[in-house]
This record gives sequence, structure tokens and C-alpha cells, in this order.
Amino acid sequence: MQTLTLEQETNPWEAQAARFDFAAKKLNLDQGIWKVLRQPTREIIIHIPVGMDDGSIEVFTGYRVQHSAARGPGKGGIRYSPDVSLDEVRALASWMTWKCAVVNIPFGGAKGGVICDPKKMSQGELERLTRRYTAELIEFLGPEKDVPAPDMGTDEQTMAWIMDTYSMHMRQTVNAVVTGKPVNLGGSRGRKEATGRGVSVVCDEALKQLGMSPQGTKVIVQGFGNVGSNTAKHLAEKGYTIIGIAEYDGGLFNAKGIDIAALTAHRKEAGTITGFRGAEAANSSELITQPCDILIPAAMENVITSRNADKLRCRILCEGANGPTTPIADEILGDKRVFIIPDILANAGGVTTSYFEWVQDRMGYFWTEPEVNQRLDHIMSTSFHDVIAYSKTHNVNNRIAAYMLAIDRVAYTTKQRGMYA
Ligand SMILES: NC(=O)C1=CN([C@@H]2O[C@H](COP(=O)(O)OP(=O)(O)OC[C@H]3O[C@@H](n4cnc5c(N)ncnc54)[C@H](OP(=O)(O)O)[C@@H]3O)[C@@H](O)[C@H]2O)C=CC1
Ligand SMILES: O=C(O)CCC(=O)C(=O)O
Repeated sequence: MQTLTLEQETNPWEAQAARFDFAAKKLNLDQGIWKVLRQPTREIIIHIPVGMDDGSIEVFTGYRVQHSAARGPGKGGIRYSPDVSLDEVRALASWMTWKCAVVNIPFGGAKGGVICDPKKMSQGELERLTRRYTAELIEFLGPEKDVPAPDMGTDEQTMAWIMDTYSMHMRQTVNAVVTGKPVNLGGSRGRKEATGRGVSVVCDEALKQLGMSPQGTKVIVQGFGNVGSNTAKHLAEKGYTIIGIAEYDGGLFNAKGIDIAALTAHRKEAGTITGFRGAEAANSSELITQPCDILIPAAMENVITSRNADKLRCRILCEGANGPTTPIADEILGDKRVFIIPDILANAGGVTTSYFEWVQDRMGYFWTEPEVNQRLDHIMSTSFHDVIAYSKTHNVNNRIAAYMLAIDRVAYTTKQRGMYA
């Protein structure tokens, strides 16, 4: 892994491939299956014309990558961002395959993205973009084929538009085609908070593993979107002290702990975390290198690289975001004995509750929020211990253990089905 160039280091697809190759080698994976699982099955690129509010026409590029359907339908979010690229979506689709396998739910992996800036678009423009993106993908999506969900820049309204467009084409309401929908359209209770809740469960398990307790445990969270804000909320409710929040447009620090409920209310009103009176303003990139017990990157990829990994001063790194740490940074953090809870385990709470949503939609029978949360907590804590056990048995770090566990499960199914005949 040390031979990677800086360009490869920050390319999410190369980062995914480096971990995959390393884990596959450790598993002594059959060469043929290795080749099958190393590449996505299908990569779709579309150019989407959208009538803008000012009367002009814009053309947006979108992707849907389906990595593997060995264990079930493709599953994974759709990202709206100006920086999204095919390599990023490829990596995210592969991570979905491994993530679903780590938590042992019956899905493969897929991911979508559209190059656009949702913050600069009106609701009408976003709706037209989403509907045409869905229409272009119509034959590739479906409850038994590929089931999208929200990711950065998309939300439950986006999912409602996808569900409606798909249903119009099918001439009937098909709510199981997406998850992360509004509850009254067949969304699952608990889905909105599920990723952050799941992050908090694996933090609890890590503390037990290391002989620590939530009281007195200091946490810094990067990102205060869906994952970051809900992670902070659940950890604060459990007694952890959230001392820092690092957002794109500025950070906050309070050694005594930030009142997360008050910050959430402030952000709702002001549209930003900056200007919050209950903490000092702080530089976001410096904040993630401040001493803390747990650092939780919950914003985007490549925030921990060879350039800053040696400066981190956390005991635990819990990856709420997908791909926040590069392979070279992994090695540096390994030398520093940082306990890493890898993304494909740590943030799997979202897709796990998406699985519950898909199950409920197909049954037409909906669970209460405590029922959903209890099932989620059970899967997250069991999966944490599965990964730790794998890491001990095979004498590898937690990330490689999670990849090995996942690859082993997907390889087994691929082979058993004979998906190469
Ligand atoms: N939503 C889900 O259920 C799941 C999401 N994930 C992953 O979690 C991560 C976050 O997703 P999600 O919370 O849904 O996305 P959101 O769009 O809801 O939130 C992302 C947040 O990160 C902030 N941000 C972006 N770049 C930076 C940066 N460089 N430094 C600090 N903050 C930054 C954004 O700020 P601003 O608004 O100012 O741009 C925003 O608040 C992604 O990696 C995603 O793939 C993983 C599993 C499930
Ligand atoms: O909920 C889902 O189906 C997928 C969530 C997602 O995109 C992710 O886990 O990265």
C-alpha cells in the first residue's frame, strides 16, 4: 500500500481497490472470483436535460453504478454534488456491496450521483432533474433490481420524486423502489436518524472493548448534515461530551461540551452552525487534529490523508462518512495505535434501516420506531463483534477484517450461484 502515489491516495476507487486487493490476498481468494468482484457489474452514464427556472436548458451528467447483485438487489444512495465523479461513484457502489455483507443483509451494492450543486438549484429544478434521472434509469431500477436511497445532497423529498416517477412508468404505486422516503409514503420510522444512531452503537461497543465509558469521553464530529448531526445527537443523549463540530463553513469548540439540541435549533433557524453562542468559533481543519477520545469524520471522502494523519490526536476514529481515510493514512494511524471503526461497519446503520424499510414496504405492514431501533442496535452491535472477532482470528486491523468478512460472504454467494457460467 505504501507505493501509492498521492493522486492514487486520494482517488476513492484506487483506495477501495487497495483495501480489496489486500484483503483478497489475505483470504487467498480464488483468482477468478477476485477478477469478478474487483470490477462493478454495470456502469451507467447519462446526460440529463433540465429546463431551468430562467427558461434556459442545462444538461447534467449522472451516474448509476451497480457493483454486485450476488447477495440481492443493488442498494445504495444517490449523491448530488458538484464534485461527484465516476470513480467516486464506483468506489461508493463497491463499498455498498461490502457494507451490506458486513451487516449480513440481503443486498448487493450500487450507488448513484449527479454532477450538480443542489444548494444553487430551486426545488422545481431539482424535481425536474430527479424525475428525468429516474426515467433514464427506469429499466435498471426496481425493488428486485436496484433500490436507491439518500446520500449527500439528496433527502426524503428526492426519494418521493423517484418513487412517484418510477410508479408512473409502472402504472402502479411501487414504494419499495427507494428507501429513505417520507414515512407517510412508506418510509421506515427511524431511517432519518439511523446512520447516526448506528454510529453511536459502534462507539458504545468500542468503548466497552477499550475499557472506557461514555461519561468523560470527548468527541469531535466533522460534518453536521444527516449523519454528523444525528451522530452528535445520539452520543450526547448517551452522555458523551461533544467538544467540537467541524463544518465546511467553520467549526465550533467547547471543552465543556456543546449543547447539540440547542445547536440543531440554531442551525435550523440560521441555516449554518456558525454564530452559535454556546461554543467558540474554530478553524475546521485544525479542529480535527485537536485532542479527543473519538474523532468522527461524517462529511466526505479523503479528509484524513498522509498530510494530516500524523497530527490526529484521537484514540478512536469512527468513520461516519464513506471513505474519509486514505490507505496511507491508515498505515500512519495503525502505527499510532488508533482504534479505527471502518466506514463499511460504522455507517451501516443507514442501509440496515433501509433494509427494514424495503421489508416493511413489501409486507405492507409497518413497525413502530422502538421495534426498528431495537433491530438496528442488535445488527450494529453483532456486526461490530463479528469484525473484531475476524480481526483477532486473522491478526489484521479492523478495516481489513471488515473487508475480509464481507469479501468472504460475497465470494461464497458468487461461487455458489456460479455467476460466471
Ligand atoms: N445519509 C446516510 O444515510 C448515509 C450517509 N453516509 C455518508 O456520510 C457522509 C455524509 O452524508 P450525509 O450526512 O448524508 O450528507 P449531508 O449532505 O446531509 O451532510 C454533509 C455535511 O458535511 C458538510 N461538509 C461537506 N464537506 C465538508 C468538509 N470538507 N468539512 C466539513 N464539513 C463538510 C456539509 O456542509 P455544507 O452543508 O455546508 O456543505 C454537510 O453539513 C457521506 O460520506 C455519505 O456518503 C454513509 C451512510 C449512510
Ligand atoms: O440506505 C441506503 O440504502 C444506502 C445508504 C448509503 O448510501 C450508504 O450507506 O452509503
